[in-house]
Amino acid sequence: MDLIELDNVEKVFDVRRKKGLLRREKRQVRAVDGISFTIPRGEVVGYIGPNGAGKSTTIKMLTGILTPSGGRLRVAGIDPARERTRLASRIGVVFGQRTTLWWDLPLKDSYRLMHRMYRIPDARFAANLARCVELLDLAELLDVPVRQLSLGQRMRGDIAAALLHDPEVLYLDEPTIGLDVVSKSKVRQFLRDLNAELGTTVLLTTHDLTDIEQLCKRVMVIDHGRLMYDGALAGLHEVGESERTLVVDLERELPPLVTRLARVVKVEGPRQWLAFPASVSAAPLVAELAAAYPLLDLSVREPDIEVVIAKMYAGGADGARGARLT
Ligand SMILES: Nc1ncnc2c1ncn2[C@@H]1O[C@H](COP(=O)(O)OP(=O)(O)OP(=O)(O)O)[C@@H](O)[C@H]1O
Repeated sequence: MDLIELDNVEKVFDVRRKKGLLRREKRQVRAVDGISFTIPRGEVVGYIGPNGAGKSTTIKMLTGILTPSGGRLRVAGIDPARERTRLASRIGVVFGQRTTLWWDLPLKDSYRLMHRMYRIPDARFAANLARCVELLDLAELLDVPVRQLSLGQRMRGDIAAALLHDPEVLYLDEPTIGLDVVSKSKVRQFLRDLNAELGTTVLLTTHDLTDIEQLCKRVMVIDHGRLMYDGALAGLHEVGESERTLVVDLERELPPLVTRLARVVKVEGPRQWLAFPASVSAAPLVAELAAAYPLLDLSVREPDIEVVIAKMYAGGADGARGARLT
C-alpha cells in the first residue's frame, strides 16, 4: 500500500503587499499547483526544485501544519490537516534550518521530554535512543545544552529526536545544509542504514544533489508549484538532453579532433574533451578516433547532475517534456 498519496493537491496563499502609503494590494501565490504522486512504503525519494518552488509547503501539508486549498492528501491513510495529533506519532520531521530541540536544555533532556510527549514505551525509547546515540555519534553530546552544539552536532541531535518514536515516514527538509563534508557523509550513511534496516520511508528535500545521488533512486522535481519530473534519477539525464564527455590523451598536442559524432569542448596540451549525447553509445566514437588519431588513453565521464538539473530549471515547463509524471 502507498504510504503517501497526493491527488491534485493545491496550496494558495493570500498575500497583501503595501502599495503606496495607505493602499494594500491583495495577491494570491500558488505555492503548490495541482500536485499528484504516491510513495510506497520503504522508498527513499528526493524532492528537489529551485528556491520558492513549493517544496517546504508540500512538506508542511504532509505534516498537517498547513491545510491544502484543494485536492486530496493522505499519509498512512490519515488526513494530516484533520488529524495532526494522530499523525504525529507516525511521522518524523527534520527541518534543517530550525531545531525541534529545547535550546537551553542538554540534549538528553530534550529526548526525555519527547519520551513523555509521544508516550513512547520505556523499552522502545531506550532501544531507539541507544541506536541513535551509537550510529549518530551522540554519546559525548548528551549532556551539552543544544545552544552549545555545532550545526552538524545539532543536526544529528535533531535526526535522533525525529526517530525516537519509531516513525514510519521521515520528512527531511535540507538535512545537510551548512554541514561540513564529514558530517554530511555521517548523516547520509545513517539514513541509508535506517532505510535498509528498519524500512523507514524517507522524503528528502535538498539543494545538495550529492544527497540525492547517494540516497535516492527516485527523484521528483518541482518548479512553480508543479511537478516537472517524477522518475528514476538516471532518467533525468534523458530529460535534460545531457551529454557525456569522452576525455582522450593523445601522443602529442594536436588541433581539435574532427568527428561528426562529438564536438571538442576543451583542449589542454595533448588532452582533449569531446561532448556527445548521453543517450548514445561511446563505442563508434572511440573506434573512429582510434583509427584516425594516435590515442594513448581515454575515459568517459557521466553527465554532471548539477548541469542537468540547472538546464531543467532554466527550461521551465518546457524542460518537463518527456518526463515521466505520475
Ligand atoms: N506563509 C506563506 N505566506 C505567503 N506565501 C508563502 C508562504 N509560505 C510560502 N509562500 C510562498 O510560496 C512559494 C513556495 O514556497 P516554499 O517555501 O514552499 O518553497 P521551497 O521550494 O521550499 O523554497 P526553498 O528552496 O527556498 O526553501 C514561494 O513563492 C513562497 O514565497
